[in-house]
Amino acid sequence: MSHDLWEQAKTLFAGGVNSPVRAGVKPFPFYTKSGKGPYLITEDSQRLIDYVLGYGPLILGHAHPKVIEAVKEQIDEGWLYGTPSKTEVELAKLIIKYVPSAEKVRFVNSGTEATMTALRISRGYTGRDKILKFDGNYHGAHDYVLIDAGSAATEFGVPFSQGIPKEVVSTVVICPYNDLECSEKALRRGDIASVIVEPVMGNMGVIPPKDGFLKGLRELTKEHGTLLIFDEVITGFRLGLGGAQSYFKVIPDLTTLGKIIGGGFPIGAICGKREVMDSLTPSGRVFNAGTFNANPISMSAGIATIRELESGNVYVKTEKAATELAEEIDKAIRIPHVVNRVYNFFQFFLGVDRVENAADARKAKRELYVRAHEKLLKSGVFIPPSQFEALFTSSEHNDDIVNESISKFKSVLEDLV
Ligand SMILES: Cc1ncc(COP(=O)(O)O)c(C=O)c1O
Ligand SMILES: N[C@H](C=O)CCC(=O)O
Repeated sequence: MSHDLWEQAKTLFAGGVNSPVRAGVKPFPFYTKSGKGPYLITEDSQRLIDYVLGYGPLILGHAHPKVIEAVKEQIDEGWLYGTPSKTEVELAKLIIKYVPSAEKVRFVNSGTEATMTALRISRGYTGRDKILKFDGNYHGAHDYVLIDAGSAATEFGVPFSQGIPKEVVSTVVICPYNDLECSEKALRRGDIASVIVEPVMGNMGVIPPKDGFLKGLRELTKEHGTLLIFDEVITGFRLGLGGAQSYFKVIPDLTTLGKIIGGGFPIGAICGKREVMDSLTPSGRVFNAGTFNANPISMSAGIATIRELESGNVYVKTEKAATELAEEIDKAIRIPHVVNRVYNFFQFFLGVDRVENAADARKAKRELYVRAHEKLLKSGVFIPPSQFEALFTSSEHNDDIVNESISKFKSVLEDLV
């Protein structure tokens, strides 16, 4: 039972968990026994409709047969070679085919490693030390980006983590999201190696870029010899095969990917212009390496996932599900609120009337959100336990699942005061 496991976990792990957001489920986290399609099945035999989907990777839902088949086939052939394998060539070709900025790729094992490496490439390539990031954007859990970070860093009150050397802090410039004026002022100094941005902020809830924000960043970075990095760990292959850069028609110099490209197995990738990517060892002098880089299991799961996405049906289904849910949630809530949706992911904010940046998101009534989360969980729907995460849909969220969810959302949200 979940309660027994939680009692043991508290003695084994800091805060009882291995990634802090998971401790947000109250009074204690449920433990998952299995996942199938749109559902999680808990150790207490509760069946939950899942809108967390592993925090985004599972766009095909849990345990998709095509991914199972690909991974099983690969396991039979061995799973770690310490040499290149054809799976990495195939997945890189798919990424280069669909992601407009991608001419070369380096596979790593998490979004964190991807952004850490992309920032290092930008410093090596430009010979500059500073980077610009945006308040509330979350780029993983390494030193350069745990300053004004969203996601669990904000949820647990440490947007600025302890343990970051002040020398590192002095190289990070922060601007509000959607604020081009601040970015322009910072870039004018001519000492910024790269601007890293979530093209849709998905780690303070969901916050879309304002019209012209991404294009403005593209123009400013070009003008000032700064690289533009799109962190597409969430949006890559979610907003369509070409991710946010195709969706918004703005092409960065470097892109970081993760989540969906590994089909739910650990992965990260940096891709971008040939000349910039060639800064990496062994062709260049910016170091990156990894025992598990391009491991054949993650590669195979990623290939199987992208192959499923190629027909476009998954995008039609996920957008329909997210649109219907977001619209019905919007209608059901009777207090001031905002529902921010971009294509197939969204979040709702209570007690506020606009959310355009992290400061706006922090004003939302989080205690009401948490109450909604708890009541939904009791009724069989799992949404993120934190205001500062996103609800995702998968191809398994069909009309029946969406309609069942809507009636549950309605009965919870209509009563919130
Ligand atoms: C936009 C973004 N970048 C980077 C990361 C870090 O990825 P990972 O958790 O795989 O290290 C995440 C999520 O965690 C993310 O949402
Ligand atoms: N917001 C994070 C990534 O997108 C959630 C994952 C985690 O913190 O465990």
